[in-house]
Amino acid sequence: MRSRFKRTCVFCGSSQGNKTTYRDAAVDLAKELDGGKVCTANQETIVATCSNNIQFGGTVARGIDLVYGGGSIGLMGLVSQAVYDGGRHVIGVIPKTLMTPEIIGETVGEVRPVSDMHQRKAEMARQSDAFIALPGGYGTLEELLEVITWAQLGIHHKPVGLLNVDGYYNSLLTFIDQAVEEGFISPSARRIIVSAPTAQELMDKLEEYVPYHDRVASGLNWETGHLGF
Ligand SMILES: C/C(=C\CNc1ncnc2c1ncn2[C@@H]1O[C@H](COP(=O)(O)O)[C@@H](O)[C@H]1O)CO
Repeated sequence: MRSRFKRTCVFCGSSQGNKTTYRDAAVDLAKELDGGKVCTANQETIVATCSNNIQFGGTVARGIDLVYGGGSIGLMGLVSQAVYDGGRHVIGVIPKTLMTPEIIGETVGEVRPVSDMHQRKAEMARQSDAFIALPGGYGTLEELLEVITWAQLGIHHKPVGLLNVDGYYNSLLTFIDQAVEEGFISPSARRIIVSAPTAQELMDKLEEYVPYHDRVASGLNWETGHLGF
């Protein structure tokens, strides 16, 4: 199976959270992106295998590269290191102000410096074919809600996934369902968020996602040339 995504953007905590399940989920997601196997040796062989999208070890090589917020702190560091170790390309998009090892640690792969947090989100969105949020805090929520809002407005048509590790996002999903019941989110826009408890289920759902199209939003003409959508 060839993935329809070349690159996926992962939003996640700059902290690791208090449970090992969050750390495990970050590594599982990385394995799912790079091909189900994190390689520690004989990297050239495995990279070649991943690039050709050949099945090995009973898993499917999706061969998806990573875009993320850069650095090695928290879940961001775990997911980026594991994707990098799996032989996939990693792009870290970092505001110049945060680009010191004292703040974000070391970054694996390619670093794309940007001038501010707004440019960072635009660049992460431009470079990616899909978005996934792992558990995280304010930063993760802000990034997640922005790409959902952009999908609702027809600015992009890329899938947005929520990796609901150990029910971490249950209360957010309940709140969103309440917003639907109260008439603030339309039932069709509710479908923009694709959620699943495991990386494999989430990736399978994202591969099948049919883009949301709102009648009003479809007629809007966004000047998104700078976003490359
Ligand atoms: C300056 C401080 C910490 C540095 N923190 C960050 N480094 C890199 N990227 C960050 C940082 N904080 C937020 N981000 C972006 O938001 C997401 C993580 O935020 P969260 O609040 O931890 O969920 C992540 O996807 C990044 O793109 C001082 O504390």
